[in-house]
Amino acid sequence: MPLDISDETTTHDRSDFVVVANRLPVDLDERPDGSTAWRRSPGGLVTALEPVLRSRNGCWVGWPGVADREIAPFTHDGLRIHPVRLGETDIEGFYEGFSNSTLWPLYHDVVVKPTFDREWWTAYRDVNRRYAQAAAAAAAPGATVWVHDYQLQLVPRMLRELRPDVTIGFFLHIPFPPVELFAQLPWRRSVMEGMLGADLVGFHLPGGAENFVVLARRLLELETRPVTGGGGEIRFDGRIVRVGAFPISIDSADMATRARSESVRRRAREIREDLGNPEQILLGVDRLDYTKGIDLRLDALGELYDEGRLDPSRTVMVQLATPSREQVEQYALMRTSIETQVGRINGDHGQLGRPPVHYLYQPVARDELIALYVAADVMLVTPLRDGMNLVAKEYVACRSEHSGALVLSEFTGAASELEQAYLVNPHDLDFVKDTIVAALEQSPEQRRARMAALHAQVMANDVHHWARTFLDTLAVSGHATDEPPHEIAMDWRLPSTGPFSPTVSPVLDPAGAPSVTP
Ligand SMILES: O=P(O)(O)OC[C@H]1O[C@H](O[C@H]2O[C@H](CO)[C@@H](O)[C@H](O)[C@H]2O)[C@H](O)[C@@H](O)[C@@H]1O
Ligand SMILES: Nc1ccn([C@@H]2O[C@H](COP(=O)(O)OP(=O)(O)O)[C@@H](O)[C@H]2O)c(=O)n1
Repeated sequence: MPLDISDETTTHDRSDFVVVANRLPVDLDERPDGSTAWRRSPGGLVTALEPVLRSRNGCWVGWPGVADREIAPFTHDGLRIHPVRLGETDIEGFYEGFSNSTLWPLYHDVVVKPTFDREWWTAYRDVNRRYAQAAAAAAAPGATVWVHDYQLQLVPRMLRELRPDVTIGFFLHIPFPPVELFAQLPWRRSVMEGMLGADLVGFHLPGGAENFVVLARRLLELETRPVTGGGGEIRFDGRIVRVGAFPISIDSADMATRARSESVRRRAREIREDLGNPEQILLGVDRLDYTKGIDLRLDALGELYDEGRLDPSRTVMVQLATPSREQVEQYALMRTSIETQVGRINGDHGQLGRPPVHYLYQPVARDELIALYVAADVMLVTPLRDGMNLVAKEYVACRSEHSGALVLSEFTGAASELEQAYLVNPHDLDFVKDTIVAALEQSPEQRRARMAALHAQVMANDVHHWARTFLDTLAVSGHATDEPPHEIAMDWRLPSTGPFSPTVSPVLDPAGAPSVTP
């Protein structure tokens, strides 16, 4: 039933622009002495959306990262925040369960086996409803509400029922899987219908958008049509839902400016000294997640030291691992396995006070992270599957002088744009090893040429461009079906030649059409 928005108690502090995401941009840090403080939340979604929200003066609806805290709306560092309360059982069923033990592995190519649990599904549905209610309460009449990511796929439809007056965008930050994988989900129809509550459904890459349109046609038997330049339109529930690809990015200019600052440069020099002035520094920066391929890059490094192809006294590695989803079993197992690998490499190849792998399992301050990007000669980004991977773009943005090299997995969204990186198949260990050596040994001219092209790409395609293209498209989406669907050229479509955009499967399409593209 639509919410009565004339209600006195719900009309205060409403916004014309509302971001809804599982997490707030800040987590509540509850310290052992009982004091609390807000600190930056982990992950690329927050990195990307924080500058967008800041520039558009909207509000952010999300979870403060701790259980059972009823927190009234407040302003933090200039951002308007509407916390959503989650209890312990919500966190177990909705966040650790359905979001991160069902959807996350299913959408990331079943790198680990997804669990299909009916109670988790119920929790997911209930918590999605709570987010929809919070968004409905935060949105001004006629507002634009932008819902984010796999944790909240049911929110668009629920929100539309509550607030038919608002314009709703949905963006998925992780890969959208091919038909064969998505079809495993017992609640696949409800999830599709939930997302179709939006006026515009966005993905990082065209492959994800195409998978979604194929599913709408195949699974829900909806009428679909391609849109000139990429993406498509789906007729659903008396409306036209627009679908497209919008590769996310970072605040590139801000990153480049911070990286050029004297304090960051000085810190980068100190880091090199602290590491014993090695000739070359390799760097990995990830949430500790089994999708990120941290184990694979350590395998490659270990073998390169074992074989004498790298000298541990001259080439060292720094691996930052941000703690993530620690209550989920697979994450705990991955941590143990990575720490065993680090211990093995350091045991075999270290000297007193000189371990070849410097491993930190802790959050790191932003300027310290940027100083590490500046210090690193080669950045290793080797996920098995990753929606985008903003770390790769951040490293590139920090290389205004066009030094450094990026080794990048073909299975990241970023690989579709960063074609001048050293692209690798992370499953091909020998190729990863050869590529690391090639990146270390490249001539300064090769290094400069590749990095110049990468840097230009990242500087020209920043997060503000991403937000603008999505929101501009949203503004012309969402028309009723009695209006004739109009052809709009979407010039933001990526070339289809990107290394490995999410797989598009032709197999299940009854009409025999391989995708929505004519
Ligand atoms: O909130 P968490 O469970 O701690 O996880 C952190 C975030 O991880 C995921 O990030 C994704 O978004 C990035 C930006 O689009 C993208 O570059 C990356 O490839 C994705 O994995 C997740 O999608 C977010 O919802 C989480 O907040
Ligand atoms: N110690 C760290 C490590 C990463 N990060 C940030 O976390 C984000 C990771 O985003 P991403 O897109 O590469 O991957 P996800 O963690 O979102 O899957 C980047 O913006 C990093 O700068 C951080 O702030 N501090």
